[in-house]
Amino acid sequence: MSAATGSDSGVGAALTPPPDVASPVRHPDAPAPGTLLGAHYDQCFGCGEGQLHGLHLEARAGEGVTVTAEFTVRPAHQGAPGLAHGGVLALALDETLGSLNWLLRVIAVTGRLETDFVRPVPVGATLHLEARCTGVAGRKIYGSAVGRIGGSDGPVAVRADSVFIEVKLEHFTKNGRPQEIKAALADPDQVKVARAFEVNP
Ligand SMILES: CCCCCCCCCC(=O)SCCNC(=O)CCNC(=O)[C@H](O)C(C)(C)COP(=O)(O)OP(=O)(O)OC[C@H]1O[C@@H](n2cnc3c(N)ncnc32)[C@H](O)[C@@H]1OP(=O)(O)O
Repeated sequence: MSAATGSDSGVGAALTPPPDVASPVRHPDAPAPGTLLGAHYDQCFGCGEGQLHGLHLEARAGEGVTVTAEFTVRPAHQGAPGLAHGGVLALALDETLGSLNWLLRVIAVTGRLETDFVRPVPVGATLHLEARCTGVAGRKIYGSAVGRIGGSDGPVAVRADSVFIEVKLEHFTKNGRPQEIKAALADPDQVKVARAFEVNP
């Protein structure tokens, strides 16, 4: 059987929310619309300030369960000469979609991310991203995101649909390296610690 149709081809779960999906509920303690969310972990390649060549993506809470984010493509992010690598663009979408979970106050990891690359994104361009949670079904959190060049009304360059799966703290303590877990838990920024590890407060 080919890899495309065999059991190793992924879980095959649809990105379309099931009919019994619930509307996402913004947590009462979610940051107010317009609030800069900051990094959830300083070594995160998507948002961490400690990653020299990371994206340093900055996400802001929006209305409801939505976020906006910006990321400027730097020379370290190239694939083709002068253009952003597709994997880096997928990362920007993943990170923005992942930020939605803080508005739900749920800890979740990406299960599936399907990306459309609509137009090339040059080095120096700023990608303006918007993500919204489209529904929650049990542990599955559905979302969609779009990235535009040059402004929030600029042409669409990338878009994605995702399913994040809610996890418990053990997902990180069992699977992650102890030294990073310990360091992250010891971060004096309690909001950051809560965001990385808090489970269903
Ligand atoms: C912490 C703060 C983060 C802030 C932002 C971060 C942004 C970046 C986010 C990431 O990039 S996270 C890193 C990339 N992702 C991973 O490393 C996840 C690796 N995969 C896993 O650890 C497990 O496969 C996973 C936890 C996702 C699921 O394993 P489980 O054993 O817990 O799931 P289970 O099999 O019990 O399935 C639970 C439900 O999820 C569904 N599901 C599981 N995997 C899925 C998948 N891959 N796609 C779609 N649906 C999936 C599954 O069908 C089922 O649906 P139902 O409840 O309806 O039966």
